[in-house]
Amino acid sequence: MRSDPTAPDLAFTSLTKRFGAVVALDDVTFTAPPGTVTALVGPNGSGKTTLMRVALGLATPTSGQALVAGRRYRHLDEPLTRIGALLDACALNPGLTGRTHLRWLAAAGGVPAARADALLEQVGLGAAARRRVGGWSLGMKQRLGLAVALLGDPPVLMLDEPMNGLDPEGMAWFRGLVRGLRAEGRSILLSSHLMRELEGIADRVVVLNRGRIVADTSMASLLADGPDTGDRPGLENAYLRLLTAPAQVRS
Ligand SMILES: Nc1ncnc2c1ncn2[C@@H]1O[C@H](COP(=O)(O)OP(=O)(O)OP(=O)(O)O)[C@@H](O)[C@H]1O
Repeated sequence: MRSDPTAPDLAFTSLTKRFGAVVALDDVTFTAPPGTVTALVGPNGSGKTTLMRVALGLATPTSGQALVAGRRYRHLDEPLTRIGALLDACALNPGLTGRTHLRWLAAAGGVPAARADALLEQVGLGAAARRRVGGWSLGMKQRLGLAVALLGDPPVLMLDEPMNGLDPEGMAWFRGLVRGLRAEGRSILLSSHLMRELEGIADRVVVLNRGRIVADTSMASLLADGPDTGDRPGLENAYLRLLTAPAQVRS
């Protein structure tokens, strides 16, 4: 089935997901615009990973929908070329080398092995690529996960806590990578608890609390409302206030 070229790249509409009595997502509606880094933030258990899993067809919505280029994930033709995701960098076979892992996924998705090799260089794993991933650090696994997400050169990227485990140099590298991907017009949805880092790379912020959206607004407006207090980043101040705010913030 062909995708709808006029549809938003990534859109969530009235999305609700229950696990028994637990309401993981409650009537969530927002889009991740192109050429924009959208930060997805919220307390532990607020539904961020569940939202991404639904978008990838790994969890079925109770009601509402998550659409990629106007289609449910499982109805996409060539999904690797539509959306790339990093959900759990440690979900790897420890006995495989990074190169074998990435080449295998490339072959499965019809992507040339040469692209997999080029991506390993791009994410800084050229020297480690022939070593087994079982011995890799978390930061190295995150870099491999980013290479996987980029395999199909997709216009949408969904990254769940991609900065965990990156060293300061890795963090600076990641910022540059994300800015480059944004400049290419991609829609990037990125979850993290690292407020200071998000301030430096995100344009928009979606805040989830107990599965509900409490804010979907620009980083600039949040920072204008919650200035840096020295001990705490402005985004963290604004975020903490939003968790107890009486009304949803949308702009
Ligand atoms: N497969 C599942 N079965 C039952 N409950 C689940 C399942 N997956 C998620 N949940 C529940 O859904 C809620 C949202 O979890 P989710 O992992 O999406 O939160 P999160 O915002 O990603 O949290 P964190 O910041 O800790 O990663 C939690 O209450 C969680 O326990």
